[in-house]
Amino acid sequence: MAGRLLSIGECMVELRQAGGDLLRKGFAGDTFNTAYYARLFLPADWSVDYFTAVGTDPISDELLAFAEGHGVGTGRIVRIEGRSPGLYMIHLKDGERSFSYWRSASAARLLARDGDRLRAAIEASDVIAFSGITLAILPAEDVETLLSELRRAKASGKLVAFDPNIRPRLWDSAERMRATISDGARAASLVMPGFDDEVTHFGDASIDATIDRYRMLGTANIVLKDGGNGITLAFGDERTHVPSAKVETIVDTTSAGDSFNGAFLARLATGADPQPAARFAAEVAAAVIQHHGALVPRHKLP
Ligand SMILES: O=C(O)C(=O)C[C@H](O)[C@H](O)CO
Repeated sequence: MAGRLLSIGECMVELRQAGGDLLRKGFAGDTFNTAYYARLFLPADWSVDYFTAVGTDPISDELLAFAEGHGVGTGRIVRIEGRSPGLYMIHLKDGERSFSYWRSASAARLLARDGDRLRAAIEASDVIAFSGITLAILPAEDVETLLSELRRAKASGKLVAFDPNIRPRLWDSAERMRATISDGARAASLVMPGFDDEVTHFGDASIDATIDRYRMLGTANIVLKDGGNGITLAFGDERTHVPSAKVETIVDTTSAGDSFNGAFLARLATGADPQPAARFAAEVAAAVIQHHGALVPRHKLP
């Protein structure tokens, strides 16, 4: 059955090392990466749209062309005169990535300013994805605009998927970060956290503790990603474990969680059970981390 997926957040210009002093330019951002991978694995009768704000400058034009070139719709994207996309650089150390950001005045920070536009995009969609980064970049009043629309979507039975994707540097206080991430989970019907982050920032003592905490917030379904240790699925009353897929050499972990999310949502939205969907998504994520950058071409994936 045909459907529409909407992913909401920030896509940035991505810079990564290309040998010597050279940097290679790309475009990426957690929710954009999720849209990219969802598009790769959804059937053609599904549409995938990205919701963000960009500027009216040439790099914003390039960003839109890049998204369209990968089948990600840009018709809902807001354009804001005088702003530009944010920028980030990937640093690699033994395959593990860290990021530098130049994004504090990015256009995407204004993505939820126009509540009517946001509502129209959400109402037109069946599956909506957002993340803790989406929430982190918004002014407080716009967080509420976004979350109230997502709560409406959840109440109407849509699949609202939230990856907490915790980035402490994007928040001015740890307390506000935890409170807003929890509000994000309340607005979602599916939460897809990374266990490491949850231990570090919420102090969870075990997988069960993380699942119980999100359950208490009213999230029916949880997909807890724990890197090489696999995935725990909590759907309804059932908790099951799916092993991670085999990886020869980790090259760059950027987008491991995002690619998992995109592939998982693509399968779940088209009727797969959570277990096979997670098994497939784990294979995709395993392939992604054996290549550089956030967006790995289709022919290098399962
Ligand atoms: O930090 C962000 O906002 C990013 O989205 C950067 C990366 O693309 C993303 O986090 C990879 O998971």
